[in-house]
Amino acid sequence: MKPVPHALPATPVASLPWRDRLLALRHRLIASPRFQRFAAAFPPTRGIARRNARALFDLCAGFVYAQVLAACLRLDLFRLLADGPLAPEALARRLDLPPDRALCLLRAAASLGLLTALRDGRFALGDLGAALLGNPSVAAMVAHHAMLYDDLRDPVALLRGQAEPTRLSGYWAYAGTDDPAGVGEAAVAPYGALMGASQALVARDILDAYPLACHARLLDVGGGEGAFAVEAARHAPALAVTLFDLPPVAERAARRFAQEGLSGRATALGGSFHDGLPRGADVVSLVRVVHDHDDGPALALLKAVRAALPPGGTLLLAEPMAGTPGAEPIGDAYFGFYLLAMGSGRPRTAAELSGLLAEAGFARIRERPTRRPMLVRLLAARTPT
Ligand SMILES: CC(C)=CCC/C(C)=C/CC/C(C)=C/C=C/C(C)=C/C=C/C=C(C)/C=C/C=C(C)/C=C/C=C(C)/C=C/CC(C)(C)O
Ligand SMILES: C[S@@+](CC[C@H](N)C(=O)[O-])C[C@H]1O[C@@H](n2cnc3c(N)ncnc32)[C@H](O)[C@@H]1O
Repeated sequence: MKPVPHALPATPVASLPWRDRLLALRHRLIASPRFQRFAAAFPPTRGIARRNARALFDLCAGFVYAQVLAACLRLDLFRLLADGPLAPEALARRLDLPPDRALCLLRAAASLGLLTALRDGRFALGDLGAALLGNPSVAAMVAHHAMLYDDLRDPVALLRGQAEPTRLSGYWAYAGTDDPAGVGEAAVAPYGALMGASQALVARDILDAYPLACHARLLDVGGGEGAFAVEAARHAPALAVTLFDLPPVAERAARRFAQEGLSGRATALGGSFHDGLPRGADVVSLVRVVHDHDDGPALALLKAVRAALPPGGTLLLAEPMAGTPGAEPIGDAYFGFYLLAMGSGRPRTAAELSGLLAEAGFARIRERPTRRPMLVRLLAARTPT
């Protein structure tokens, strides 16, 4: 491994524009070990210095925290504690771990807010562990991160495009092929189940932000196994729903519609949106679809949606976005690197997506605020009348 350079940059500050000069001076000060020691002891700066040191440590250790969570979920620890606190010895037996190792996990989980260490030595759920009990799809997400860990082992190789083929490009079969329409049943089953489970996290938030009752027919493009379509049909009892996805995914959605007793109102069509989209809907949804695609195919998809809609028709574009205030690392770091590992697409800001929508011929592009913008944001746009 190459040694990490630690000398400060030698560019003379005086040669920089004044804003850059101020920034350079600030950064030289912060980078100085003498200043760091001083700031950590000086009462007015001590708090900032400690917060920065902690933030930096958390960045170094984030992968360990994530693995503590992965271990808790794999061992089903939160469900074990759902009925009340337990002593570490009892937990060690139920987790099938040596007592000292169990205690290591319990203390780690408590330090992260997943559990609470009680004064009498027992452990209870923490607020974060309790919240996870109500979001079982997060466990599936964390489990599938094993692939992302492998793909991120050498992040620079990934950035340089030297790490292919990645595990995620194999997992998301449509991302790793030039012929998505030819993707088979076995290839779509794993991601279909994962998306189906996690769609519950976002479907209600989208429908609360944009109730569909004023529309007659929804076309959910790239709708997966139909979780959003089912929720939309329940939400708006007069709405007819068509789901469009790759043929084996659409077959799985059709089975889901039948199970839900929706076969009369919801249909699933198989095909690739690169070959055009069915007409007849007055509203089209793209839920967690556009960010999967590079700019060229994403623009082509939006143009295909525009062509499929009548004048005055509505497009709903819903996905996590880059630059979301308060959730910047989720869009820019997590989804940025996730999609890099997947080998296709990128997270876009609301402004970038609005630009693509305008280029595809949409008008009246507006954001509809959602309840949890870190998970999904929503842009609504209209075809010109
Ligand atoms: C009760 C008293 C007295 C006080 C309570 C105090 C209080 C208000 C506490 C709050 C409790 C509460 C309501 C908590 C709620 C927590 C929630 C809703 C947490 C939700 C967490 C969601 C998570 C962690 C979601 C993770 C999602 C992930 C990792 C998604 C990954 C998505 C991927 C990989 C998508 C891939 C698709 C592709 C390929 C990019 O297209
Ligand atoms: C990330 S998933 C999102 C699924 C669902 N909308 C959700 O939010 O859970 C992307 C979906 O787009 C579908 N898809 C990808 N390429 C496609 C194509 N060329 N034609 C039709 N569907 C496609 C995938 O099969 C998958 O179901």
